[in-house]
Amino acid sequence: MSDKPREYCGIYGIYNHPDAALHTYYGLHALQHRGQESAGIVTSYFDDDKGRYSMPAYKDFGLVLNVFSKSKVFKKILRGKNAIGHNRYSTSGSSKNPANIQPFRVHYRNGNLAIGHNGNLSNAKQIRERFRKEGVLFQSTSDTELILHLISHSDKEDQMDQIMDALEQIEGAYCLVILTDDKLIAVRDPNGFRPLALGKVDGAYCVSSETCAFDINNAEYIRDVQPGEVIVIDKDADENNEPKSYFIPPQEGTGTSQCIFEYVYFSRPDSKIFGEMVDKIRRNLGKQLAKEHPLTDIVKNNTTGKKPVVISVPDSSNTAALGYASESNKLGNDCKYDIGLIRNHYVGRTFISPGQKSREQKVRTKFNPVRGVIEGRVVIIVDDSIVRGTTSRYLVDMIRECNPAEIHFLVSSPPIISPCYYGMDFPTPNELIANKFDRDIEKMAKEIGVDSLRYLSADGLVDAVKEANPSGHDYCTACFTGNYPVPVNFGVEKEENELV
Ligand SMILES: O=P(O)(O)OC[C@H]1O[C@H](OP(=O)(O)OP(=O)(O)O)[C@H](O)[C@@H]1O
Ligand SMILES: NC(=O)CC[C@H](N)C(=O)O
Ligand code: SF4
Ligand SMILES: [Mg+2]
Repeated sequence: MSDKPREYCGIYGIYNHPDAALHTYYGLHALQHRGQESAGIVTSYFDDDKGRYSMPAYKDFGLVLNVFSKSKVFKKILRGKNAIGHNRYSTSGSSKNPANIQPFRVHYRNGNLAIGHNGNLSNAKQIRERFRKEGVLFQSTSDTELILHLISHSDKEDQMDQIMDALEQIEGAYCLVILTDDKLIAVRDPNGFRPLALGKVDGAYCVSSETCAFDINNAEYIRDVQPGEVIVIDKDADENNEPKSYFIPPQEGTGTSQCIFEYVYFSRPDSKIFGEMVDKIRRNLGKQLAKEHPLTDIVKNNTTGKKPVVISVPDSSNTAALGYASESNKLGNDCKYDIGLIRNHYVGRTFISPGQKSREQKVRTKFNPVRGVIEGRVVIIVDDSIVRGTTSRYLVDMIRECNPAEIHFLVSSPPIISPCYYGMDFPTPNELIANKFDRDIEKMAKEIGVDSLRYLSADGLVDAVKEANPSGHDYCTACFTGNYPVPVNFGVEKEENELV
């Protein structure tokens, strides 16, 4: 497993729109935070000159802006009214292997087929082994490819039957966009681990990991794809103004387990996922933090003559910090919310840097403290999560140089103690700071260099999320609690199938 936590991928799809590829490009642009390793778009259309369906693809390593820097790609290559796109953050198969860049595109007995996947299959090892024995020649080292083999190996004749057949054999986390010659199919696994929403723009249906990709395209959010739902968008859907829905039967004994970490860190605050705005949930996490760890418990003897200053670690904890400050003031614990760290926007998410050295470098280049906000004050830093502790350690060093009176660190989620097998590539358990110090908060505070460190409780996290989003669905909290809602293959290595 790699040394840094990786986020989930971002997927987008659109059917029957004259600017399908361009819409997908903008969608991927809005979803860039979900994956920064590689990006790709596949389109489909009937080529009148050739008298057959065409399915062009364009993909490469890098950010969306760089991969699609030439406008002629849209005019000359990515033609057609249907498109799917993918931003990758590898969890299965090396990030450096070009064969793993999605969407995947193949040709089989029912025509052309392309797929974009967000998530991680927990039974990939078993499926790969089965196909290995059958003599399949693998094109990539990623779990996603296995879904294509399951479809093409199905003994069903009808393409939708083949797809349902394949979906019933995979386990774990998967949101999919599947493009055939005449359909766009959106899939969300029965546990609903990852978010997926259905929208409409200029009369064309679109799907996206997060609604921020609808906003950039001026698309209207219709609803979430339900856990276990398979939505088929085709000519019939356009004519009937209603796509057809199928459902994948849930695994026995499992309910829904939406990824709570999407709300904590991963998704954009301006997105609606799992039926609620991320911003609203994060504010509530900050409020819960203020109830669990009131300022009066943290700051015992403030001799500075000034209110404690609450600062966020931009960007992902901005709203949680706001929630903490406003609830504290409401509870009568005076504090001031301020911008104490300035972020360089040309440095991406540090979670998604490939190696530890480059992460440290990124933290230094990413943030600069605002001396006037910090000097002589009691500083309360609010961040959404601590994984290895790289960000917090370097930040605290930088903040200390501005001579604050005290530094306290609050985290709007519990300590991360277990790896994720559902689409987030965390470091190995012994690299997680909580495990390194046997979950001893005082030792961790010392390592980070703060006067105190406090985390939100696991119950508090779930309660605060459910209070802000009373949808009735449950959440996965495995990385915080070690309770895995779907059985996993412990010890599977991300790069175990690589050739070199
Ligand atoms: O303990 P660590 O291993 O350093 O990881 C934790 C940090 O990484 C994340 O931010 P990131 O920079 O990835 O994204 P952001 O800019 O969206 O906050 C998270 O919000 C923490 O700040
Ligand atoms: N983060 C993800 O959703 C990754 C999708 C897929 N498992 C891959 O590694 O390419
Ligand atoms: S283990 Fe954590 S990151 Fe993975 S799906 Fe569960 S809550 Fe999300
Ligand atoms: Mg952060």
